[in-house]
Amino acid sequence: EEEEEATLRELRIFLREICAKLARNRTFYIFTKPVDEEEVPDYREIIKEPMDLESMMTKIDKHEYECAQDFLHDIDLICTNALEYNPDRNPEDKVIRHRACTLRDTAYAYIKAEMDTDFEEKCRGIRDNR
Ligand SMILES: CC(=O)c1nc(NC(=O)[C@H]2CNCCN2)sc1-c1cc(O)cc(O)c1
Repeated sequence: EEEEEATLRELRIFLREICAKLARNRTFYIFTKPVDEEEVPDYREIIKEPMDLESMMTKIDKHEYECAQDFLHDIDLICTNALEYNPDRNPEDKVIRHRACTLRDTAYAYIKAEMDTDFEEKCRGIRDNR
């Protein structure tokens, strides 16, 4: 009903701020856009569910997140994709794995610091009853 729509509207505004702040951080530059198939031809043979911050911003606008937990699930996906595509001990893979873990930890920290737990519970209630 209308109160639920107001709650989800507030959630989308909050998630856009978090997503924009992550995308502004140069450390996360390689996670801001979909991996380019021309640049990285084998990527989609290895990674079956690509995800990136620009795609997440689009998902917010398409009302595809009903709580912060759903948003963090896609952050986890960006991270696990990077860990799977960069498993080796060479320095380049290690740097990308470190950035992926930093993205995940930073996103969780922003949500925990700026999101009221009662508000997230209200969003979960809306999601679970739909
Ligand atoms: C996001 C990601 O997971 C990613 N991983 C890479 N790994 C490598 O290049 C490793 C793979 N192992 C052997 C040594 N090279 S490049 C890359 C990437 C970088 C960009 O600037 C844009 C982009 O879309 C993707």
